[in-house]
Amino acid sequence: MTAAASDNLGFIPAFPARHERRLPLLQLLKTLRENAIGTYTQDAFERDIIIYRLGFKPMILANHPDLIRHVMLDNAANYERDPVGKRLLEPGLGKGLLTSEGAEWKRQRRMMAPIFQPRRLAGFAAIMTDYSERLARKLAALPPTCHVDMAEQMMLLTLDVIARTMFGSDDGTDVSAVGEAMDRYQATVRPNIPDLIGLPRWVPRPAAAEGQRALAEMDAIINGLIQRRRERAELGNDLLGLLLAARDDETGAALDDREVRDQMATFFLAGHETTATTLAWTWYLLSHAPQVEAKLHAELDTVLGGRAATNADYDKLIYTRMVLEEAMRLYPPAHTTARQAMAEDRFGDIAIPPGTMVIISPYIMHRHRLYWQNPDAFDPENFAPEKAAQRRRYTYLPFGAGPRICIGQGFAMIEAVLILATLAQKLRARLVPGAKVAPVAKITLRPSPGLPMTIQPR
Ligand code: HEM
Repeated sequence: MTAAASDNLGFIPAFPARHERRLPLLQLLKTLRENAIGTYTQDAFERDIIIYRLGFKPMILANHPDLIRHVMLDNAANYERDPVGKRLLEPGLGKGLLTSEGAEWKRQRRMMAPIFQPRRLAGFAAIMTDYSERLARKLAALPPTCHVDMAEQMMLLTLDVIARTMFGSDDGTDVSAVGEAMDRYQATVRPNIPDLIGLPRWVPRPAAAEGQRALAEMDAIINGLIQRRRERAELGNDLLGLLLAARDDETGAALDDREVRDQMATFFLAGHETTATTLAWTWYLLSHAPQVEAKLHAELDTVLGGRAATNADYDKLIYTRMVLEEAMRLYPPAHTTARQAMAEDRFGDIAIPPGTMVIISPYIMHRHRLYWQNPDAFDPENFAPEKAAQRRRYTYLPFGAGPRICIGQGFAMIEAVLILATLAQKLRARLVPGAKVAPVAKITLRPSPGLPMTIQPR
């Protein structure tokens, strides 16, 4: 479906066609690898629980808030992160926070939590605005006819931010090379058909040679950074320093080099593309909704009045946040997550045998007919404080839920608000007329083939 405007519903941004019937297996597998959200049937957006099989795997599509709560919170101990996702990510992330389970995950989460406290995040805000100001100046100086890919710009910006927050205390090393290598590795990560249909582990899975090369490059730089930092008297206040200083409060143990490396790779992968796509979709949506944009500008003019945004402005930039939250509703960067039942379980009348995959799709939940009015329309008022307070829990899940909720949520929201505020204060971005943009679900939900825009200074 293409983007269209309607006076009654507001702007209806692009989304892939929904099928009447389930796709035949081969087409389903092909589409799953190319664009997971292009596989959905219309009834997935209308029914609350759908039970089916994919190859050898029993599956449940959980669109019921109580089932989501059951799997992600109340009985979370019985549900591990899905093995397809873990097998995809493990070659790059090792046993970091995203890919570990059980007691090992608990220990890591305990050690990481203090690093993401608001007090720490405040220290990173200056880096976020500093890089945004530089980009705003660069973009505002472009000739009005110049086409710029705002999706790529957002990716480069959040890459700079994560690199500086991670290794800011290191001068000299080209830390952006870590991000570039991670991006090249990520581009090779796609679900394997044997994994998708649940074939046993001894069935060979092809590994992308380019992905292996990119990983080796990334590891060489990260390991060098860790070694040099350990030799310094001061560990530093960036994420690397905080990771090296982290201690398990139960045992007093620190992370070893391999663990530090795995967490760094995890933060890179989990922490920049997600925020970048949130911002990219926001520019796309604003480009089609001048009234929303005018309201955003009014807030920025009142709160900031032309000065640079700081961490202290975050709580006052309420509409800025509403716009971003609505962008993540329509285009949740982490579009799908899944859990596998370890032991037999039940939800009401439904038996959940061990090995069942429970699919939880923020993309579907955020556009579900049972929980949203005009679900496909762009309307930041969905997140007006009084409306948000009435919303049923577990229907809006851009950061997940339960004990494995995104640890970087606070970081991401501060970053997205400060970047949007800084850039929107200085410029408008308009989609190039005739450009066709569609959401494509890879690791994150990206605008494809990119976001060609022109820039107007304001
Ligand atoms: C808009 C930006 C972001 C979005 C939408 C997002 C979304 C998510 C979601 C949905 C999960 C849970 C996945 C699941 O339950 O299977 C998650 C987990 C995680 N995220 Fe984020 N994330 C964002 C930014 C970040 C940032 C900035 C960082 C770090 C700097 C980060 C680090 C992580 C980590 C380490 C986990 C695993 C947590 C655990 O399993 O304990 N994320 N994220």
